[in-house]
Amino acid sequence: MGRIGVLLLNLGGPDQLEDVGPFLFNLFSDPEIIRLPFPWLQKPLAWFISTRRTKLSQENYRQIGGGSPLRQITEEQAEALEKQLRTKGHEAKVYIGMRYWHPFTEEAIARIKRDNIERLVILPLYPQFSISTSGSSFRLLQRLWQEDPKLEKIEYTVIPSWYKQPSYLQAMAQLIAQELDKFPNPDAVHVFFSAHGVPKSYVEEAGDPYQQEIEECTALIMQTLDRPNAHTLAYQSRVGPVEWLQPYTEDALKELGAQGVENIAVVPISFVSEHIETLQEIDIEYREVAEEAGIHHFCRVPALNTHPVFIQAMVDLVEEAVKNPSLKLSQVTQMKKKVRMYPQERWEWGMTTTAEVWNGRLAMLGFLALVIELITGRGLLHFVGIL
Ligand SMILES: C=CC1=C(C)c2cc3[nH]c(cc4nc(cc5[nH]c(cc1n2)c(C)c5CCC(=O)O)C(CCC(=O)O)=C4C)c(C)c3C=C
Ligand SMILES: [Fe+2]
Repeated sequence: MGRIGVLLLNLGGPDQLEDVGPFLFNLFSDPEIIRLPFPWLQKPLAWFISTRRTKLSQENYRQIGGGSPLRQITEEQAEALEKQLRTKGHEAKVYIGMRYWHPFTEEAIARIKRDNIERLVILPLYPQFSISTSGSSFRLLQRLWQEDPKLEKIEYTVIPSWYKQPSYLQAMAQLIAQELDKFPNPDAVHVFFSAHGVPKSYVEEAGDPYQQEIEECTALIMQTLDRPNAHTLAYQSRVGPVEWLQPYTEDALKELGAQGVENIAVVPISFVSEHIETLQEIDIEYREVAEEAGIHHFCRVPALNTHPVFIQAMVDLVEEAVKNPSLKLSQVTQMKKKVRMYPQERWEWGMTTTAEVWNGRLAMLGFLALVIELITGRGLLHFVGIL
């Protein structure tokens, strides 16, 4: 097959408490995370929100040892994948590109260029696609490709999402079964899938396929598990005042407690590594909520990390992508239904998102001019000195 580069995309997390502020600033500076009508507002708002959130977030990271384990685990996954690909006879090199913290995606691309990689598989470590995760990383890569003609030489292919991959489903089912079997009556345990949420508008207005992929993935895992357990899907980690996908994990736990459920196994479903939302939010916060609601036996299914069947899933994905290298970065978002990424500033003619945004902006300016004229009795041209 020749020499293959594999670029693993991930979100990144602060390595130590001092990193929390700048990490949050990077995250909230991303228009795929906070979608604003005015791009010039992005950085000031990112500064404002990250400054306000830093203390709370630092406290959460303090509870899990003072930093995110994401870098370490992703490095172990990369190492295991590279080793497994080499064992299978591929001359492979695996790179890590984080979106909001070290090692940044830009650093990974610089290393890929330096190593003269000619064939690259881009594999996000998110099984399901969301505008806010894989979509954001693809958007960044697309920009890097546009800015650097040397990257054109790399023959790359993108794996947009892979939640149906059989070895992935198998690995998830194995981990769940292992936890269920620790209970005296495994079939009576409620399997509780907790996915990271996104604002509802992402799905309903921007066409993010995330919710549909999460629902389908949950059904496929239950099918692979092939046990009679009841199950629930809910969404966690809501940030800010807008409505996110429902039901919220906290409410769903309370509801189950009220129904008399006493044993549950919580399955983190939208991410493949332990991180703050498994170690702090589920293991500490939701465990407390569950106990208060009368769910006395609460266990959490571990994240996949370097589970050998999961590493095999990644090997299969890479081999498949190398055999059928067709998907380009620009095709990915269009392929995923009619996903609307955050509008870019490059003008496109026709009934495009860019046109819609500019129509909206001009309409708002027109309306503002009208209000000023109604209040002052003078038009805008007067104020700019033309009349
Ligand atoms: C599939 C996984 C994830 C989705 C979807 C997602 C969307 C999303 N997240 C925020 C806000 C925050 N996310 C934060 C950390 C964080 N998020 C994910 C995964 C998804 N996010 C990961 C893996 C991590 C890093 C965890 C770590 O161990 O460091 C944070 C920072 C932590 C905190 O302060 O709570 C924020 C904030 C939004 C707004 C969003 C969708 C729009
Ligand atoms: Fe997040």
